Amino acid sequence: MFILVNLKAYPCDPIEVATAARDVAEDAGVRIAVSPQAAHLESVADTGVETWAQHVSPNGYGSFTGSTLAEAVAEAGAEGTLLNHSENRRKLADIDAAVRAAERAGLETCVCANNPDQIAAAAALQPDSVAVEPPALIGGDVSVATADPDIVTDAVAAASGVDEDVDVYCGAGISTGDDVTTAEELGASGILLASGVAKADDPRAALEDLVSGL
Ligand SMILES: O=C[C@H](O)COP(=O)(O)O
Repeated sequence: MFILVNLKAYPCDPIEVATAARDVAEDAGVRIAVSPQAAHLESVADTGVETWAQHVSPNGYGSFTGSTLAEAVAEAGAEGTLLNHSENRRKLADIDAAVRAAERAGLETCVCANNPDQIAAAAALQPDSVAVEPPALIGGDVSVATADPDIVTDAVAAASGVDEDVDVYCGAGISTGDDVTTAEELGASGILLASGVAKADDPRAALEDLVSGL
């Protein structure tokens, strides 16, 4: 299982989370990545943890003020990027172009989607992975794997019906090792989570719990 920790715009210490994630990944032998604010990519990557951007723009080099250039993200040390997160929705054409921009920059891609139908559309763009997240459960206390297990199994089926090479992650409300193993049993190959770590009093302990059943 891949654990991708999105720090969103939470007021946590990105370096504290990054160093904890690096250490827990090494100790447990589990792949863990941290996705900080764009301004923190380089300092997070310098800790040695696998680092992801929260978004990249569809454009390449040029007159695109305010964009988040995939090449710049890669130069800062990111190895992958989220796209179309529920809190940063984009048009299909722009998601497609952003996947291509990320590929050109050598970034791994994960396209987020609300439901299995959108997962199928996202998989058709041939990212490395897709992540299903029901918006109503994001930031809550109940894991998607418990509250809506069918959305995970249906997303796995939808993605494999389009492209078997696209990995399927799930997210929303995941905070414990039990949540992670339940998601794995439902067919997810990764977890996208945020508040369970970014808002935890002890991010290291939260990460240790998340990987405890793997
Ligand atoms: O990117 C992460 C997801 O939106 C899930 O957030 P959450 O773990 O706070 O529910």
